[in-house]
Amino acid sequence: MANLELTAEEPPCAEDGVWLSCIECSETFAPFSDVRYTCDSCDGLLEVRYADLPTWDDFEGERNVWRYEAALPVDDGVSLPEGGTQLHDVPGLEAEIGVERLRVKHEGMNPTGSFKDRGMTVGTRVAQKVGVERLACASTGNTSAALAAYGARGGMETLVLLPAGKVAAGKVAQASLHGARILEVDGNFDTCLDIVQDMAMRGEVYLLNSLNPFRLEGQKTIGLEIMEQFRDEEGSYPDRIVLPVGNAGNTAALYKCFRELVESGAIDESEVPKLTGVQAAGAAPMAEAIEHGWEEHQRWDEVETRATAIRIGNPVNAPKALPGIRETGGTATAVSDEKITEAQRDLAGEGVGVEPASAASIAGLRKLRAEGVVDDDEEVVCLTTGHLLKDPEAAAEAGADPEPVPGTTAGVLEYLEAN
Ligand SMILES: Cc1ncc(COP(=O)(O)O)c(C=O)c1O
Ligand SMILES: N[C@@H](CCOP(=O)(O)O)C(=O)O
Repeated sequence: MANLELTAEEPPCAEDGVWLSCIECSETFAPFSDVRYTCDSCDGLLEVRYADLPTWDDFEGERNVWRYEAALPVDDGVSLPEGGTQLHDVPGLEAEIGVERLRVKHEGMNPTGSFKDRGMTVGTRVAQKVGVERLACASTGNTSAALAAYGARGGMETLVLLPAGKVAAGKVAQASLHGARILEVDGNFDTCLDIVQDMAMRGEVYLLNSLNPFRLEGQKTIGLEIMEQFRDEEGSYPDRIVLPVGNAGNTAALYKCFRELVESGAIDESEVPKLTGVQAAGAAPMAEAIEHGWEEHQRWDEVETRATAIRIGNPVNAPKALPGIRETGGTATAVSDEKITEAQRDLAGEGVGVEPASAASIAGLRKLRAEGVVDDDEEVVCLTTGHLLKDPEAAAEAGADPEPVPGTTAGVLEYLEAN
């Protein structure tokens, strides 16, 4: 089992009170004087650790990622800016699903339309700090769009590896226009990640997938925002956060956020929301591991879902995310593409436009509430991770078809009368 205990003496390798620690063997590393993504000794995942953890009074300024600079490894970022996303009320869904309170944190409102921007603002700054020139990622689309935009903003070269034919049009267009070099790989996302990880280990590129522990620090701010928004508005915290899971970076980042808040005394252990992951049924290794009580997930070589953003069979952050789900008392489940589309329509019906993967959170909550896993007295936040326009084809399929009418007022009125 991974060692996710935060209390440790500051090691001699720390720089400005920041260091990297292996979650498996606890070996520590200097954060910025060398480039590494995993532990030299055991290949375990790395986490950023701090000598001082901030509490609520340490956060200041506008509500965006950099309000939480005291909880981040660098003082500023390559910024567009990002974060400060809306927490929507969705009264129709709240009543229909039957929970005490349901709010939707819409991460699709970030500059490139997904939560990845929160990680990239930190990750690209660290890349500049360690002095690398070429940024790269494997992607189901959103990471590539964010990497391309933040690379462009930071004046850096970007390279993205995409599974050929499996990335939504809006995301490819973003990566292309922001100037990334796009390589379409004959294989799925997991193959792309294997390749780009190998290239990064050879020093060819700087990897900005969520294997990069600095990127996840930026994504931690989703949790900080939710907790602070609830604290300010309600004087309490949500019981549960439901989120779509692909490579499991967000689940890992949220868990780290909560552990740090507990460690700093900002919240009590009993106030940590239950982390609840939702996967598409055709790509559900995390849900499978939780369902069977396995300590580790098993890689799925064949994956398929209309929610292409989460078409992932080997979530690299599972060693961080599975303990997060278990330790917070949460769970994970899988939902069909039909249920995802239904939830996408329902959210759109309340004015919240999301891409298919994002709607998995609502579909998962609906399923877990119907099964009695989620109680009717719970206050729940569903994370919607990407904007509707990311995947215009899926949106058009989920919505109603346009109706051809004659080009006159009389003709339009006549048509409306008859239909
Ligand atoms: C829109 C969207 N939602 C959810 C996810 C899953 O997030 P994670 O990989 O952090 O689990 C991704 C990417 O993986 C995504 O692009
Ligand atoms: N959905 C992701 C998949 C890659 O995840 P990452 O968080 O490891 O970059 C994407 O948008 O590419």
